[in-house]
Amino acid sequence: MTPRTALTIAGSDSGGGAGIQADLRTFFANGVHGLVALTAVTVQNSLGVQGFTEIPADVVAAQIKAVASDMGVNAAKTGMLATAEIIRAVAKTLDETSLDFPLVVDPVAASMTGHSLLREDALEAIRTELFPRATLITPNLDEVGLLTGISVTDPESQRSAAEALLEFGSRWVLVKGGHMRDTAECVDLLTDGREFVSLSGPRYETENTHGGGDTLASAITASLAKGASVPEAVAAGKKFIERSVAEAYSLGAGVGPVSPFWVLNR
Ligand SMILES: Nc1ncnc2c1ncn2[C@@H]1O[C@H](COP(=O)(O)OP(=O)(O)O)[C@@H](O)[C@H]1O
Ligand SMILES: Cc1ncc(COP(=O)(O)OP(=O)(O)O)c(N)n1
Repeated sequence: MTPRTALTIAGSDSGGGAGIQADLRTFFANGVHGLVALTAVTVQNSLGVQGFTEIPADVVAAQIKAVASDMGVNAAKTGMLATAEIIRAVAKTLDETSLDFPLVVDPVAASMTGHSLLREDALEAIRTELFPRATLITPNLDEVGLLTGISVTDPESQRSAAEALLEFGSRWVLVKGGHMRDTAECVDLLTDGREFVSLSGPRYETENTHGGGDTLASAITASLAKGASVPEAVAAGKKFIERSVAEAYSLGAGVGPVSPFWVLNR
């Protein structure tokens, strides 16, 4: 049987923990066929990002058109988009394909080691060009701060931030709580402005969370590709990332990746 398809528009991580590498293995683990529009090649390992080169915007657009016109896209996600020019090209191409698929926008601004993954002005372009086209956006707390100026420290400020982010035009917002490190639970807040869903799970004692945001957004995208509603897809994504953090492993001298390998034994 032909599986459903999910498209990732994102950068490559030479260390294999985040970016398209995380997206493709998560799509595979969730039973969907992964399609790729590569935006940048990063040079990175467990210690951080040493640099990146972006792919020309017209080549990013051509990759999207090639797969959308021939194979069809059931859902898509964006990760590292590198430049405002690429972001504008992605937005224009998504409009031109006129396919009605759910779009998850993970507004990746920097690696967890603090290295910027966006050129100047690109985060603003994500906000204006992609958020209004997004079914769901999935910022972490650093990205929430950059986008809204709100410092999330508790459930009240998490809710205020989610409401502020909705003003940027996406249908749903998921404010991830992984960075609220002094809480015993990891609580992500999902809302469309009417419904507020707190997704809570254990906080595992590990430094190895590289690729966590990509893995969560990809698992959600895979479920959307299979026809789940946004609340169903986010609940399934949260279960997937929880297990992947629980089984994260050390690799290299720095931060290791979350692990999707548990799916092989389920
Ligand atoms: N130590 C942890 N234990 C369990 N879940 C975690 C842990 N750290 C992060 N998560 C979960 O992983 C996902 C990504 O979280 P977060 O760290 O907030 O984003 P990002 O990886 O984009 O910086 C969220 O669902 C969050 O709740
Ligand atoms: C190529 C590439 N894309 C994205 C990231 C960031 O990964 P993410 O899962 O958001 O978060 P961290 O693992 O950096 O917390 C990356 N490093 N490289």
